[in-house]
This record gives sequence, structure tokens and C-alpha cells, in this order.
Amino acid sequence: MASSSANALFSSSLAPSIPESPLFSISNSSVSLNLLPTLHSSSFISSSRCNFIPIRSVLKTVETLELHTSDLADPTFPNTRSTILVAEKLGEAGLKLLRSFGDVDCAYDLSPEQLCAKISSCDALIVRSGTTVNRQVFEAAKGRLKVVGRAGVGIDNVDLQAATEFGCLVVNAPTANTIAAAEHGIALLTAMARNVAQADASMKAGKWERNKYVGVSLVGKTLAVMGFGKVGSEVARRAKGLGMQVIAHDPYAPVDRARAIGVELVSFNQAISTADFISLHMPLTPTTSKIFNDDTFALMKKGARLINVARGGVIDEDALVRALDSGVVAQAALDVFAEEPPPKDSKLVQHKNVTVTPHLGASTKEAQEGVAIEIAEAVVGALNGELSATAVNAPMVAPEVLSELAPYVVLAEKLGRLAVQLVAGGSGIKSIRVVYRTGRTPDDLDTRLLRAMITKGIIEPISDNHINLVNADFTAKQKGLRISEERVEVNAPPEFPVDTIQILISNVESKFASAVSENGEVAIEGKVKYGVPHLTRVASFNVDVSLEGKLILCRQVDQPGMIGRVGSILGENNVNVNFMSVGRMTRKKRAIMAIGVDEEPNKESLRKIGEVPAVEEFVFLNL
Ligand SMILES: NC(=O)C1=CN([C@@H]2O[C@H](COP(=O)(O)OP(=O)(O)OC[C@H]3O[C@@H](n4cnc5c(N)ncnc54)[C@H](O)[C@@H]3O)[C@@H](O)[C@H]2O)C=CC1
Ligand SMILES: O=C(O)C(=O)COP(=O)(O)O
Repeated sequence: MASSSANALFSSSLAPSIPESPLFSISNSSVSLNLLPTLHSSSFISSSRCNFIPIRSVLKTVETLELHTSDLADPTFPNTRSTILVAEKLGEAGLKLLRSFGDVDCAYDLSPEQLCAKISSCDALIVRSGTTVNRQVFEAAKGRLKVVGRAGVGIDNVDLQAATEFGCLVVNAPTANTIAAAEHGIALLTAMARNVAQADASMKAGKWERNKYVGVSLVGKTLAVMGFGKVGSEVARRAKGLGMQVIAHDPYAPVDRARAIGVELVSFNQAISTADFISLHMPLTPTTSKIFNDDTFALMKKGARLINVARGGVIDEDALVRALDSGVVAQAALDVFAEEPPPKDSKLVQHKNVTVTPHLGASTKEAQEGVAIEIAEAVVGALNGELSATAVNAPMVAPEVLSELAPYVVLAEKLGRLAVQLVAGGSGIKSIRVVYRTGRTPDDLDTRLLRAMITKGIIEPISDNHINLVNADFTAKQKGLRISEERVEVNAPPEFPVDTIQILISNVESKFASAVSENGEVAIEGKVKYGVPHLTRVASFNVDVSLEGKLILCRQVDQPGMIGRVGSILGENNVNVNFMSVGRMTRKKRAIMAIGVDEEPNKESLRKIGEVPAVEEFVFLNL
């Protein structure tokens, strides 16, 4: 269907043109979320630590669905290997894993222009904190880039909004460098307290200044851990071992976890006003940007000491220089800076009471090997179309949930496709209601994947946008499409996650009046039967057709001989009919005939069907 005319179906066409990006794409007849390459990929074996779908379970999914290999075949596989650009130094074990899967291009220290020039030939990009992956990079990728892997925790150098808009998955490696960062925090804390760096520099300059470098003790002092996540809690644990009193501030941390380590969670003001040492471990977000500024330094105990292994941007660096000059902050130990590397003449870096390291928190051999493996597995998994356990901008769906939902994913997309084709052009779809009937407690049903596929089914036939799990909600919003969901518990076998899926589109005109319910909504319903998606209801007409190939829906006066007449018109046009189903409301009144055909009938045949006296209306639909 032409995208330009069909775009008029949406009341808002503000959406940027999102180029094709085949991550998680689900083709008309396949359900494998592009999992097929996994079936061929014998060289890659994921570790049990990651949330990968084991190869055996993928095979099982395919068998259960009774899909034909032709449905799943990727014509470009296995000749096409993915290209993975590694833009910053990555551990050898990770590189080895990546090389076993695709072509790896290690190109360090690229300028922004060089990165943009290279990116359109890459399927994946792996970076650390030194590369800015902004909107220009996604634009320059021209839709090819499927995944950005951040080999570390902080994703503040990746424009997540742009990634989402372009349907590009962002994954990180959130666990492998936790201990390294915590150890570095403790290293800075102790080095600062005992002036290790300054004394070292002094001795190397030929001096022996014992009185100048008298330090402060840690035991019995209060440490405030700001951000009680993975790194923060490991710092707290270690500081307790040094005999410190540890308090923490984190608006989202569970009290139980803090209590288990013997840490009291307190308010921001309480933390910074009572602590002797303040260690920062929160992410850089719009909320935490420059959260340490003139006002907050003024609240600190005079002579407080600050450690930052989180992100430079959480501190207003000019304000910190002022606080150091006035003695409000006695010392600071910094691993991270607002601008990296900081300017050579940075007053902060040069300050005598400041100890600095060049963003070394994650830089241990062990952490870098771990991070490299963690990110390589996540990137390869994503290129295989698997839903990632470390996705930053997409829902994470457990493999067992995915496997269970697989046939319903196909149903959801096909119903979406069907519903949108029933809407007359120009009506302006604004609001779609999806009703899931389930034999389980409605809370037990994770519908994110189904909603994404309904969105894909609705948008793709009428636009150029390629929809995947990453950009489905965003694209719907951009198109002014509101998708609401209802889960209704019904008396159905609870071993199946969904009994029926119903799609209702309100305030639109239909090409096929019989698809409009008494409430004035275009309404269709389907269910999975023996692993195959079926259309089971069109407005108030019950039908039963498998959602495969192409479909003619035809409303007629219920009378004998109709199947034969329409069938012979199609036969004359060499159109193979693969099924027919008649659903009626009242005997001898009106019925809907659903005819599945292998080929699209020519205009002449469609005209002849329309001229059969008992046929009141009909519509041809591509599934
Ligand atoms: N210097 C380095 O090389 C490294 C730096 N990091 C940085 O350390 C930080 C923490 O990393 P993880 O512990 O792994 O992340 P995490 O996500 O486990 O912990 C962050 C914690 O900060 C909390 N938080 C969010 N907003 C907050 C606020 N306004 N006030 C207080 N707490 C807030 C969150 O609730 C969370 O518990 C990140 O910024 C990360 O980028 C991490 C590893 C190495
Ligand atoms: O993981 C993080 O957030 C870090 O800051 C580590 O950064 P890096 O990968 O060493 O550039």
C-alpha cells in the first residue's frame, strides 16, 4: 500500500522519517524476532549469566509453532556477517567473541566526523565513556545501526531518545565494573585522607615534607554515600570495614538492602550536612546534573571531603573550586570531570587540595575483561534479535515469556494489519483499544511485546516506518496514535497466556461497514488455534479463518450457492482459494464470508464478485 496516501490515516504526521532498522523485526509470517540466525550460528555460545534464549529453546519455539523454514528463512544469511565497530579499547575476550560472530572493526580515537562517516556501514557500535553517540550518529547510520553497546555502566554519552526514535537498541554492561569502581572510590578516599598523591609528588621533587602532609583518620568518621546502587553499596560495605559510620542517600534504594549492610538511608540534606566524607555514586541525569553547587556546598559540614567516581557533571565544578578555596570543602578526590579530558589549565585539577585520576574507576584488567565479555554477549544477542537483559531503551522480556507469547505475537501483528486495512483512508486513526481476554489473572500477562506488534501491524502497512520493540511506543505517539489496553479475565484454560485479542478502532469510517460494531468501532477479534493465528470475529459476525496469505471479506445475503459463485469467479482468474468460512448473525439474513486466497485477484475478478447480486460489500486484505 502506498505510504503517502495511507499516512493520511493518522491525524498527526509529525514523525521524523525513521529509516529501516531490522532489529526484532517480525516478518508477516515469522515469529522468531529475527532469531533465525541463532539457529545457524554454531560458533556463538552465550554464557548462562546472560539472559539469552538458548539455541535449543529457539528450535523448540519454531517447532511448537509449526512454522515452515521458508517462513523464517533470511535470504541474506549466512553470507552476510554483521559489521561491529569497536570505537574504544575493549578487552580481548570480548573482541574474540565478537569476531566469532561478525566482522569487527577496531577504530579508536575517531573524530565525530570520522565516526559519522563510518557508521552507515555498521550494524553495531561499541563504545566506552569517551565517545559521544549523539543524534548525528544515528542520522548518519541511515537505519543500518541496530545496536549500540556501552561497555560500562553510564549511558550519559549516548542520546537514548535519538536511539529510540531510530529503533536502535542500546545495551550496557552494568555489572562487570562495579567492584573496580568501588575499589577506586576507596583508593581515592584513603589516598586523599593521607595525602598520598601530594606526598608522592613532593618526594619525587626531592623534598621530605613530613609535617606538611599530616592526614586525617577514617575510623569513626561519617561517610555519606550518595547513590546507593551497585557501586555505592560496595563502597559502603568496604568503608564499614575501615571502621567508618556509613549513611546513604538514594531516593530509590530499598531500605532493607541498606539495613542489611548496616547503612542508614537519610535525606539528601541530612546526608551532606552530617558527613565528614561524601562519596558520589549516582548517575548523571537531568535531575542530578550539578546537584552539588554553591547552595549544597553551603549545607556541608565545614571541612568535608568529597570523592567522585560517578560523573563529573553531578558537580558544578566552579562552585567546587570556590568551596575548596573557602575551606568549606577541605579536599576532593575526583576520577571524573564535566569535560573529559578537562582543560589543561583547569583550576580544579590544579588545586592543591584535589587528588585526580583520569577516569580510571573501571580500569582494572579484571573489570575490562568482564565488561568486554558482558557487552559482547549483549551486542551479539541483540544482533541475533534476542531481547536483551541489559537493554537500556527497550523492555526486557524473559526468554520463557517470549517463547510462550510467540504465536500471539504473530496474531497481534496480523490483527493490527487487518484492522488498519479496514479503516477508510482519511478518517484519521487516533485511538485504538486492545482487549486481551485471558484465563489467567490479568496481572499475569506481559503485553508489551503484543502491544508493540499490534503497533507494528497498524503502522507498517501505511507508512515507511519500520517498527520494532524499541520504537513502537515512540512511533505510535509521534503519529498521534493512542493505544489503550484492557485485560479481561475469562473462563479459559490458564495454560495459554491469552484467549482472544480484540482490536477496536473508534471514530473512523470503515471500508467494510460490517466491520463496525454497534458501538461504532471497527472491531476484530482473533485467537491462536493449534499454534496458528485465526480471525474469529468481525464486529458482531463470528468467522473462523486462519490469518495467512490474503483475505477477501464479503458481506452477503445468506443464501445457498454463494460459496460456489464467488469460488468460480476466483477460479476463472486462476486464484487459488485455500479456505472459506461463513459466519452469519441470523439464518437467511446476512452473513460474512471470509475467503483465503493465495494470489491477489485482478480488478476484473473483484468487480465480478461485487456484481454478484447477493454480495452487499466486500474488501480485499493483505495479511
Ligand atoms: N568512574 C568510573 O569509571 C565508573 C563510574 N561509574 C558511575 O558510577 C555511577 C553508579 O554506577 P552503578 O552503581 O553501577 O549504578 P546503579 O544504577 O547501580 O546505581 C545508581 C544509584 O543512584 C541512585 N540515584 C539516582 N538518582 C539519584 C539521586 N538524585 N540521588 C541519589 N541517588 C540517586 C539510583 O537509585 C541507583 O541506586 C554511574 O554514574 C556510573 O556511570 C560506574 C562504573 C565505573
Ligand atoms: O562504566 C562506567 O560508567 C564508567 O564510567 C567506566 O567508563 P569507561 O568504560 O572506563 O570509559
